[in-house]
Amino acid sequence: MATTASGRQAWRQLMRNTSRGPASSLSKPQPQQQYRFAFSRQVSSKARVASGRAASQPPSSIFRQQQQQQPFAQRSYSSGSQGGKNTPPRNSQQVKFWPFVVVIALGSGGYVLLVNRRKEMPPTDTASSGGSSTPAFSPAEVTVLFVLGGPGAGKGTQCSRLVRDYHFKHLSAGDLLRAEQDRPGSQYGQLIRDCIKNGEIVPMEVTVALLENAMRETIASTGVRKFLIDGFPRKMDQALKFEEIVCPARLVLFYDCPEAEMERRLLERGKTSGRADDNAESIRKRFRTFVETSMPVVDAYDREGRVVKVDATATPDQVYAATVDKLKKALGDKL
Ligand SMILES: Nc1ncnc2c1ncn2[C@@H]1O[C@H](COP(=O)(O)OP(=O)(O)OP(=O)(O)O)[C@@H](O)[C@H]1O
Ligand SMILES: O=c1ccn([C@@H]2O[C@H](COP(=O)(O)O)[C@@H](O)[C@H]2O)c(=O)[nH]1
Repeated sequence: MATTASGRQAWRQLMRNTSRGPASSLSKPQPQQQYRFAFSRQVSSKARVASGRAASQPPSSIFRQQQQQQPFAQRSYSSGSQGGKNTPPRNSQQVKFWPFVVVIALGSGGYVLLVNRRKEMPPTDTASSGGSSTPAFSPAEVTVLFVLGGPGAGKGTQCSRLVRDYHFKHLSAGDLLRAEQDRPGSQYGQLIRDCIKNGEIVPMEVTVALLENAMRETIASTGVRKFLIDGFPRKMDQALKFEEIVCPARLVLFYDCPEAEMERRLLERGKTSGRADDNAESIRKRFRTFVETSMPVVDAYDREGRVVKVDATATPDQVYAATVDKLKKALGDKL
């Protein structure tokens, strides 16, 4: 994976801050630099999904241009010092050496500092919790079901019932993001607000950290180790990162519903939900993101035989009966 050292450092810093903070929230405000990092990591993860293209690519054309331009710059720079006819001849005794000594001393000092800082860093390519890239939770001890489906397919409705009957912990990625958005002092508040309104996906670092924190908090406070992760992963990079550093998912519970029905449900819900994205314009954008970005995630899991698909068009009771029936077959006593 094409990951820069500063990128890894920023990821670790984010995780350190989040795991120190209150449960299910990203704790103290971060410097602006890390805000930018969220995006650069996203790009590098995309690059990984595209078979690590970035690592093998030559420098960008802009970089090459800079390299080519250097000799010209040097020539025009030196042309002035070669002197016109009015330039007095250079006296070698006027050449001062102390600036060179200062530059060399500063350079060496900087290098030593850099080397020492590098030694203090934990090993590279670790993400969460400062360990290796081994997931934080083993699938033998923790059961994770991803719950996916289009906006308004009924994921939350079905999760509530599974919690009631089968003692899962329901973690809605959307709810965690909305809580983080409203948390005073969150540096991600505005970013999350904009993404939600436009139906876009919040950079994965934020969402994965919120979910991991919420899982840790749940296990510590209740001992529950069965999780329904609702509305996540919505993008391939989220799926890869979560399974790499948090926990491999047992399966994806996918609620299949036509857009017209989902739109009807969301517009109805919008009359009372108070959600900034339950309006016609945001719904349209959410549908587009779902088709273009989230369905490929479902398809990828499907190719691995990890999807349990349920028709979500019937009444909530009927959908629930189908859900339980299929989950029993897939999970046995893990349900
Ligand atoms: N099977 C169903 N038939 C009719 N209405 C339903 C059904 N399931 C859920 N609803 C209603 O549709 C709306 C959306 O349901 P829900 O909030 O569960 O969907 P969701 O998939 O979690 O949505 P989102 O992705 O936006 O969070 C709610 O008002 C809910 O009461
Ligand atoms: O992993 C996620 C999950 C959600 N979002 C953003 O939140 C909204 C609302 O999600 P719901 O599941 O409908 O509550 C979604 O449209 C995204 O903007 C996200 O970015 N990443």
